[in-house]
Amino acid sequence: MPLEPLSQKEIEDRLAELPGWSLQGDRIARSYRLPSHFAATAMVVHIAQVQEELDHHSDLTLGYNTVSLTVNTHTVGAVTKRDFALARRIEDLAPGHGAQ
Ligand SMILES: C[C@H](O)[C@H](O)[C@H]1CNC2=NC(N)=NC(=O)C2=N1
Repeated sequence: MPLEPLSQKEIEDRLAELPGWSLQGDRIARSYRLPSHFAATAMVVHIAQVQEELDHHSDLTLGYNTVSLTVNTHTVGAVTKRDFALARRIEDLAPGHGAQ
């Protein structure tokens, strides 16, 4: 079954279940604040593991104590269910890193 872009409503409905995530152009986005630079870096490594597992990758910026990321589906050039699957997994791992 081909991967289809999600509609505006489908995106909004899914964002409502992911507090902190937002739509930025044709990507979904989230920024996290971490207790330290090391904690932020460790979270990046954990996210990378999940992205390799899902074969779905965000564009990610590591700051002093922040991790900011955006994601969409390259092959479609839009937001799809795979982006939300990744977002969900990142939301699930974030609290363990002290991310807010
Ligand atoms: C060959 C590899 O499976 C593809 O390029 C994967 C890699 N990671 C990806 N990540 C994202 N965000 N979108 C994709 O379409 C995508 N495709």
